[in-house]
Amino acid sequence: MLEETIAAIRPADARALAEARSHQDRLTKPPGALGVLEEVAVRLAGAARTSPPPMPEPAALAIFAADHGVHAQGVSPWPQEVTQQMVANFLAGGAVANAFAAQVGASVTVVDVGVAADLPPASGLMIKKVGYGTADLSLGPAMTEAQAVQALEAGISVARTLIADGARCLITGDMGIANTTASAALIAAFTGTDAAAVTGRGTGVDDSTHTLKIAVVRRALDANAAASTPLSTLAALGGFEHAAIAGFILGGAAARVPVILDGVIAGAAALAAHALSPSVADHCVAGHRSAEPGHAVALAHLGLRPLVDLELRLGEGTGGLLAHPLVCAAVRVMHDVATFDAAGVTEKPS
Ligand SMILES: Cc1cc2ncn([C@H]3O[C@H](COP(=O)(O)O)[C@@H](O)[C@H]3O)c2cc1C
Ligand SMILES: O=C(O)c1cccnc1
Repeated sequence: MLEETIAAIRPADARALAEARSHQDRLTKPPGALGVLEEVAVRLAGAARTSPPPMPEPAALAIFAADHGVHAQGVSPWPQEVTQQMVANFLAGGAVANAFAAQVGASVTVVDVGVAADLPPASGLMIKKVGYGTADLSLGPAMTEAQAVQALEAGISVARTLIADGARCLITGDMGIANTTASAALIAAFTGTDAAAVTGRGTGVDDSTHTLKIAVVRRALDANAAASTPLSTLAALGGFEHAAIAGFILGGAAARVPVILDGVIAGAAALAAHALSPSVADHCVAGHRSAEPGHAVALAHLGLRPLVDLELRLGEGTGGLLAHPLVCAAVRVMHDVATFDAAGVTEKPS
């Protein structure tokens, strides 16, 4: 399934990009007046291979949940059980992601790819467990390559299911206590950046824990220095949710359904997806830039410009959800706004 998905991903279509750019310039506004929104609409046209691109709605958020062996190193102030407790909260509709999803009209699906407990079946929960938490990445590989493939394929199958159910925009979400440590390790490895520059405070660690966290990321990079392929790097340093989110992004791109990326966890996962299939970036929109320092590094490597910066540092898909109305507005311009010709508005003399 992974190989077939990667084979189906195509880079942006040059003709659709050119058509979308010239359409933007014929609309009743000064050329470029919609700034970054024009780039978003053009980008989605290239990815969809048609201009104007289809409206990116309805949107579906998938929150991939998993636990992390590296939690044992003391990198997060929160107990590991918070992962499963937050899954219950998502399913009950009580998290910030639920409030934002309701605000923008997105569906919410929670996917257990590796929570360290057996979760009771519930509506809105998909169980695609690869393990009960990863191994400690500061001591060796977090998972085997076979587990990484299983998690990637779990993400692909969630993308396929949501698209088959009608989603025309996918939004990434995550839940996993200690996953900002794995994110920092992935970003350092995939971008060749020093651990100190990409390791942040996650849920809000103090100075001494932040220093420890940087040392743990360094140890993880040393312990896994043998990982040299995209898959082995993802397996060595990632969490099950990172691998599943990477698969979810690949699955959206293969189906030409745009993917709005959330924060630093999504950014780290997107680096893995991009290493497996570089064209995948043409299908992604960076919803926001989070306060985690590694996020900007990941987005720069992917060539993606974040739509908003609200200093969010939550995850769950919250930043991706908030960007969805902006992406819809950008595309709606292409569908609804009159051209100079059609509206009888005089163009600027050239
Ligand atoms: C109550 C609560 C709700 C959350 N929702 C998302 N996260 C976020 O924080 C975690 C990563 O931060 P760290 O690496 O510092 O543990 C992830 O689970 C992420 O989704 C939460 C964290 C907590 C505590
Ligand atoms: O920026 C993020 O995406 C983030 C920050 C802290 C915890 N979880 C996610």
